[in-house]
Amino acid sequence: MNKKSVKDVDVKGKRVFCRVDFNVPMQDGKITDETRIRAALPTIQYLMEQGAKVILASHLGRPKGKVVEEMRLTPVAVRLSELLGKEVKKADEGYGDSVKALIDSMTEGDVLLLENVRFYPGEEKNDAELAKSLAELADVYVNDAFGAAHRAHASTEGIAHHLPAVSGFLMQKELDVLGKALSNPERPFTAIIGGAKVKDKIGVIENLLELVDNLIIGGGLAYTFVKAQGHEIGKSLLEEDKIDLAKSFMEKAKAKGVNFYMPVDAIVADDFSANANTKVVAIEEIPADWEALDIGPKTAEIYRDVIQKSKLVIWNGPMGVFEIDKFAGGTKAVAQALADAEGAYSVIGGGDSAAAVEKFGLAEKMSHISTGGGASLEFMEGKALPGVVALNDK
Ligand SMILES: Nc1ncnc2c1ncn2[C@@H]1O[C@H](COP(=O)(O)OP(=O)(O)OP(=O)(O)O)[C@@H](O)[C@H]1O
Ligand SMILES: O=C(O)[C@H](O)COP(=O)(O)O
Repeated sequence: MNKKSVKDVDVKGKRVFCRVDFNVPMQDGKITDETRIRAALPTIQYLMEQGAKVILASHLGRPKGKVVEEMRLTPVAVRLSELLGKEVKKADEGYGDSVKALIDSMTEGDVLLLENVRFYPGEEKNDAELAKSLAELADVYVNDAFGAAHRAHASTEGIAHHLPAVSGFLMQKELDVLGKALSNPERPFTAIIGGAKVKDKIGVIENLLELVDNLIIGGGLAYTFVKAQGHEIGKSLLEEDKIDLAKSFMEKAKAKGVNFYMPVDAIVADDFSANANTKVVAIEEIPADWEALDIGPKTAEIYRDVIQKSKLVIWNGPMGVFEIDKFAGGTKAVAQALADAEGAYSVIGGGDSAAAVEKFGLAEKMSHISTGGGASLEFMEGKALPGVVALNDK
């Protein structure tokens, strides 16, 4: 990477503002997945060891510029203290005099977690005043929030213009893995794209069609492609206005010699629920009153075969409604195929696919699970990430 890292700056005795992505799922005030907290530890521990005063900032959820009590970062500070084996102080605000007073009382190696930065309307607007106020708290800026790097916000972008600005270890690792995969892929290179909507995956399909040998389509978005092939899809998800685009993707794949894999069968249900009646049907036989909620077993077998023969696989988006056990089989089969493909480097593009891999207990078997959902998707679209662009060049 051509951006400076924490190793390129002297942080001893300095106040270091470190933007992390502690946007973790919570239920009833309890953290339900702490992956993102653990992923930030190497940078935090390094800064502590180097004698920095570590000031952590993050968003949590989408409070829309207002204080939302359930979105305070207090539970994160508690868990982080346990993981670091040292008390992490928690500020009740994100900047200002009260925060400055807390920072003044810090000694080398101390860690302070600021309040949810999205409690301030200026954050998402990348307000210049807020960026300046945040910068006033510190001497150095470290961005380790890969998951938020696609957002040009005050704490991810604006602040970087006021301080020496470098990347953290997590940020570096994510960019290195994803960057190498896309710029110099081992072949055969396979991309698996699933999830709910074609609309959300246009950019990534377009970009990957230029790079991959195999493109596998699944999830709700597959049925717009099935419709584009001329089949009826009953009540399955359909984006009418994307049918022509789906056709053009299939034509482009053909022209480029990319193998384009679509479901050949599906699990259909008479209701979108755990109690629905279900059956397996061939893709051209989806009944009018039923909806396809997962890929079928024949499809899973074909996809498994392609995955097994690949050297590099990138996966974004589930193959079906994996949150409901009845429709989780296709996503599980793909996860298992990746886990079993010993010769393949497997990259899971965050978000729901990462959650699925965790749910099936296969996370350890993957080569890299990104901590960024939207960020990894935008990276795979070939877009520049504002939080990275703003950092100092080497
Ligand atoms: N056949 C289907 N019909 C309806 N919904 C589906 C189908 N297959 C998958 N889904 C749903 O799609 C959702 C995931 O798609 P979405 O595009 O939101 O996530 P993603 O691709 O993993 O992106 P992100 O990284 O942002 O989480 C899941 O909630 C899943 O239940
Ligand atoms: O969860 C994520 O993908 C990141 O934390 C970014 O969150 P956002 O989509 O609310 O900006």
